[in-house]
Amino acid sequence: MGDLDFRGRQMPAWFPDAKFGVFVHWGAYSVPAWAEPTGELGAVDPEVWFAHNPYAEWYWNTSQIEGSPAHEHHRTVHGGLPYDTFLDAWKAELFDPAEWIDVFARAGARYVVVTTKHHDGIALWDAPGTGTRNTVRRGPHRDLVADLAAAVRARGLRFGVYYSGGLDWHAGRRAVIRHEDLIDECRPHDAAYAAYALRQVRDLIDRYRPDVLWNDIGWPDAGMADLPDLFAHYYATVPDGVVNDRWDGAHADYLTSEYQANRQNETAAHWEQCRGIGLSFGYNRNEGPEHLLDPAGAVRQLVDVASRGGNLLLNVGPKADGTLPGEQRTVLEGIASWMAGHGGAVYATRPLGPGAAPSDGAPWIRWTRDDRHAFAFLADVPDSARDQVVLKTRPGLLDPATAVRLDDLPVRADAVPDGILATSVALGTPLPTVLRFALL
Ligand SMILES: C[C@@H]1N[C@H](CNC(=O)[C@H](c2ccccc2)C2CCCC2)[C@@H](O)[C@H](O)[C@@H]1O
Repeated sequence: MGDLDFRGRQMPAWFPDAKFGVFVHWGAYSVPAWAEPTGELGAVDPEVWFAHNPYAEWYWNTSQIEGSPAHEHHRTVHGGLPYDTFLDAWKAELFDPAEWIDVFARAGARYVVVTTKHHDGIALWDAPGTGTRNTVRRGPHRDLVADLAAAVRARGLRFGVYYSGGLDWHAGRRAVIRHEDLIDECRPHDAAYAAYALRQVRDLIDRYRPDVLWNDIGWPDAGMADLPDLFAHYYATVPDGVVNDRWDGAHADYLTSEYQANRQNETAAHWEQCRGIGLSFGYNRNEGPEHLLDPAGAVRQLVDVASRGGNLLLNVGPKADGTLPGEQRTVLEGIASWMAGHGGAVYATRPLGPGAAPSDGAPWIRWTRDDRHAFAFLADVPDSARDQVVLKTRPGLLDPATAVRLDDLPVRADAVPDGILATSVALGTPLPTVLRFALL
C-alpha cells in the first residue's frame, strides 16, 4: 500500500490552470467511421440511444443490434465481417503525431488525452494480455500511445491516457441494448478481467507516466480492492498526476460531465466537461458541418466552462489514415486564432464569483478573474443595443475607468446603477469580445 493518503490530496495547480484539453478517440472504429448523427448524449431518449448511437466508436455494439441502421450498414457495406477485420484494415499510413500536436497546441490545448483501449478491447500499445489484438502487432504496426506521448511532451503539453476499464467487448459479454445493461449485464466484472485490466493500467503508468488517468464506464467489481494500491502507485510514479471520477466511486481528483450527461458534476470544486466537436468521439463520416460546433461555438463552450471553474476536454476523431478530418481541423484553427489574442483571459483564471451576474440570454456574457483583473466576455449583442452593453456587476468590484479591450479596439465604460455600461464597436460578433477591468 502506498504511503500516500490520496483522499485528502491537493489538486495540482496545472490542471485547473490548463482550462483546455484535447481528447483523441482513434481506433479500429475509425475505419468504418459510421454512426447516425442522432443527437447529443443526454438529449436523446435512452431507449433510442443504443440502436441509433451517434458515437461512432460504439460501432461494434450498434452494429450488433438487430434492425438498427448500423446493423444494416455493416451487413451491406462490410459483409458482416468480424469487427477485428477493421484492425487489420487500419493502416494510419499518413499519421504524423507532431503535426496533430502542433494543431492542438496552437488551438491552446494544455493537455491531450488519448484512447489507449476503448470498449472494443483493442490496445493502441503492445498491452500485456492482448496477444496480437493491438496496433503494434496488427494494422498500424506502431505503438501509437508512445508516438503520441512523445509528440505531446515535445510540445510542452501534458499527456493523459483514456482507458475503458468498465466495458471491454472482447471480455465476452453481449451487446449493450439499453442503458441499464451498461451498468451490469454487458460489463465484465470477473476476477480474470480485473487482473487483465489492472495489469494494463499499471503498464500504462510505468511506460508512459501519464499526467491524467482517464478511466471510463467504471471498474470491474472483482478489481475494486486493487484500486487503492493502483492509485498509490500512480501518485508515487506521477506526483502531480490527476485521476478522473469514472472508477465506480473508488476515488476522483475531479468530476466529469459528457455533453449534457452528468451536468450536476459541474458544481464540484474541480471538474471537466468532455464532448466531441460534433456528436461523436470517433470520426463519423456521416457528420456534416450542421452537426459540428463552429469556431465561435467551441470558443464559447470553452469560455462558459472556464467561467464556471471547469476544464473543457474537446474531442477530435482522426481518420483511419492518420489525418485530422478537415472540418474538425477548421474548428481547431478557429479556436487557435481567437486564443492567440485572448488566451490570457482564460488560462489560470477562476470564476469571478458572486460579483457578476452571468447571462443566460442575449447578450451572451461570461466572466473570469485573475489576481488583479476581471475579464468580461461578450457576444451576440443584438443590433438594437447599438454597440452598448450593461455588464451587471456588484458596485465597487472593479474600476470602469481601467477598461480595455484585449483586441485593442477602443472601449468606453461608465458606472451605472446596476453595473457598467460598456460602449464600443462590433460587440455583436459570435466570437467573444473581451474587456479587461482592474479589480478594486
Ligand atoms: C468519452 C466517452 N465516454 C463514454 C462513456 N460515457 C458514460 O459512461 C456516460 C457518463 C457521462 C458522464 C459521466 C459518467 C458517465 C454515461 C453513458 C450514458 C449516460 C452517462 C463512452 O461510451 C464513449 O465512447 C466515449 O469514450
